[in-house]
Amino acid sequence: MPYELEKQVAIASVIQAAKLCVQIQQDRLAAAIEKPDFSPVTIADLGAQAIICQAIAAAFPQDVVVGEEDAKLLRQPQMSEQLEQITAYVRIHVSEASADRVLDWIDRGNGKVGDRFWTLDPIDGTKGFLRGDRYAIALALIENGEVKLGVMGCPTLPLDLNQPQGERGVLFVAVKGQGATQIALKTGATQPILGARTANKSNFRSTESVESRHGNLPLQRAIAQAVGMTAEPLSIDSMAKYAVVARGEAALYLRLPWAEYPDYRENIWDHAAGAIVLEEAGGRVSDMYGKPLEFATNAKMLNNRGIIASSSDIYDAVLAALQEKV
Ligand SMILES: Nc1ncnc2c1ncn2[C@@H]1O[C@H](COP(=O)(O)O)[C@@H](O)[C@H]1OP(=O)(O)O
Ligand SMILES: [Mg+2]
Ligand SMILES: [Mg+2]
Ligand SMILES: [Mg+2]
Repeated sequence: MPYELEKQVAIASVIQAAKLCVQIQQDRLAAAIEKPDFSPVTIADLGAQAIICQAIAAAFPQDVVVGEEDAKLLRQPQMSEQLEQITAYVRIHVSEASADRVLDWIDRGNGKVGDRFWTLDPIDGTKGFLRGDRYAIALALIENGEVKLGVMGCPTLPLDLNQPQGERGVLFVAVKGQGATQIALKTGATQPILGARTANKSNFRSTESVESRHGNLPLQRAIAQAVGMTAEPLSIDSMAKYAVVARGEAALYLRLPWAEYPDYRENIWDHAAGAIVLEEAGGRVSDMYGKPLEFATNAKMLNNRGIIASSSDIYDAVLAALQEKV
């Protein structure tokens, strides 16, 4: 099967990164470090990026990674304690880890988009991670402008949202043309997911960010209502929203920009893995004007605004409702 080795490397490294995040959370070391743009990062984000970049470098030495994080902050002397902590957690999974190597692995994620590259969000939804809620470790392979493989680890997401107290910890895997699957992190139990072809009565609701600054919630809700959704939206952090639509637990994920931030552009690592999981599960993804998402032009999706991700059967109605309001 095409992309088999890439898939195995991606799955193995995302599982290791997920374990690192869970461990850091259990050890109560998940604390926010402020980045220059005032957004939070933690030792888990940095450790997860180190593990995944190391695995890609070992298996595919030529491959470029376009990742969210870099090691600039961590190279400063006042961060030596955090660097030591990260190195110790990474060493649990990669025996040859040292502080210098960890810094270099993290900085392997500073590549530029090209004909073939990976894009990585080591923790998508860092604010959710800090709250003890949902987050995702998201890795995708892009070739010739197309997402070929997406792996998304969601350590705190229930296997089934209808059983919120049930087993948690899921990995979503999709390969172009080969479908999407869900793997239970605890047992390895695997099942195909195809829940995004048609909406139904029980999932006729939208899913949205917990953080109200991350999307124009009033406009998103107005569109959901315009297509007939009356149920309360499901609030979930991170790209897990794509997975929830893919599983058929919600039918719509809108991410619409605030008019106050006309220059805001989405990052490719926040969408590539989620988009292929949803499409391979039968769903549709585009920007708010119906344009395909551009993953290979730049790390920021300069030519796209907003996101529509939905079950296939309601996509046209959502797009039409949006064009009426914007
Ligand atoms: N001001 C912002 N507007 C939109 N998205 C943001 C903003 N700040 C951070 N994000 C990113 O939004 C995503 C989380 O969105 P949500 O709230 O829907 O879970 C993350 O990718 C987060 O980055 P990060 O990867 O650093 O967590
Ligand atoms: Mg971030
Ligand atoms: Mg993100
Ligand atoms: Mg992130």
